[in-house]
Amino acid sequence: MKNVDDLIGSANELADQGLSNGEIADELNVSRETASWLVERGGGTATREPAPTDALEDIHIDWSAFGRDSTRLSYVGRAMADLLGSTDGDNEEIDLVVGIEKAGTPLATTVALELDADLATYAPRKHQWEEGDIDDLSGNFSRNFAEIRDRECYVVDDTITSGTTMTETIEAIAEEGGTPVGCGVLVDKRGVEDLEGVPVESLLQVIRVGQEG
Ligand SMILES: O=P(O)(O)OC[C@H]1O[C@H](OP(=O)(O)OP(=O)(O)O)[C@H](O)[C@@H]1O
Repeated sequence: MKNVDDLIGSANELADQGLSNGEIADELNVSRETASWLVERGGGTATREPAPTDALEDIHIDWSAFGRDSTRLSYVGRAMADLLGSTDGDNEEIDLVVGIEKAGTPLATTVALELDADLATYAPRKHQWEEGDIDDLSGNFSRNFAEIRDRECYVVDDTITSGTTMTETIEAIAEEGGTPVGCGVLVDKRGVEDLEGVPVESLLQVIRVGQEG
C-alpha cells in the first residue's frame, strides 16, 4: 500500500466482506479508531466503534517488503538482535525471545535464530476481544513454544502505537515468572525510552514535524 487511499480501499473491501472494525484493525495494523475512520472515509458504515471526531493521527506502517521475503526478514532480525544487544551490552546472556502475535512472531523467530535463543509467543488479549470490556480478558502464551518462568528475555513486535500491547506483554511475562530485559520493534510510533522500566529499542522512529502543539 502506497497511500491513505489504498488503506481506505482495503478497509472498505474488508468491511464489505463483513469484518468488524476490530478485525479490520488487525488486518491493516492500525488502531480500531483508525479502522473506523478509514471505513467511513470510504463511504462504508462503521461497526461497533464510533469514528474519532478529531483529525486522524495514526500512521500505517507497511513492512510487507520485509514480511513477504524470508531472506529480507532474516536481515531485519539480525539488525534487531544487534540493536537489542546494545541495550544491555551483552545479549549472549539472553536465551529467550518472546514474539507478540501475530505480526511479532515471525520477527521474533528471526531474532531468536540470530541469538541462538529459544522462542516463546504471546497472544495479547485484544485477539479475543469482540465487544465489552477488554480488561475482563487475558492474553496467553502458546504451549507449543518455550516456557518463560525464571528466564530473562527480549520481547519483539512489529510496531508500538499506544504501547498498550507491549505493556500488557511485559506484565504478562512478569506474572509468568519471567524477566523482560529489552523490547525490540521495527517502528516505535510513540517514541518511548522504556515501558514498565524495560528499555525499548526501535529500528525506526516516527518524528512528527510541522504540527502545532
Ligand atoms: O501499541 P499498540 O497501540 O498496542 O499497537 C501495537 C500493536 O498493534 C498491532 O497489532 P495488531 O493487532 O494490529 O496486528 P497483529 O495481531 O497482526 O500483530 C501491532 O502488531 C502491535 O501488536
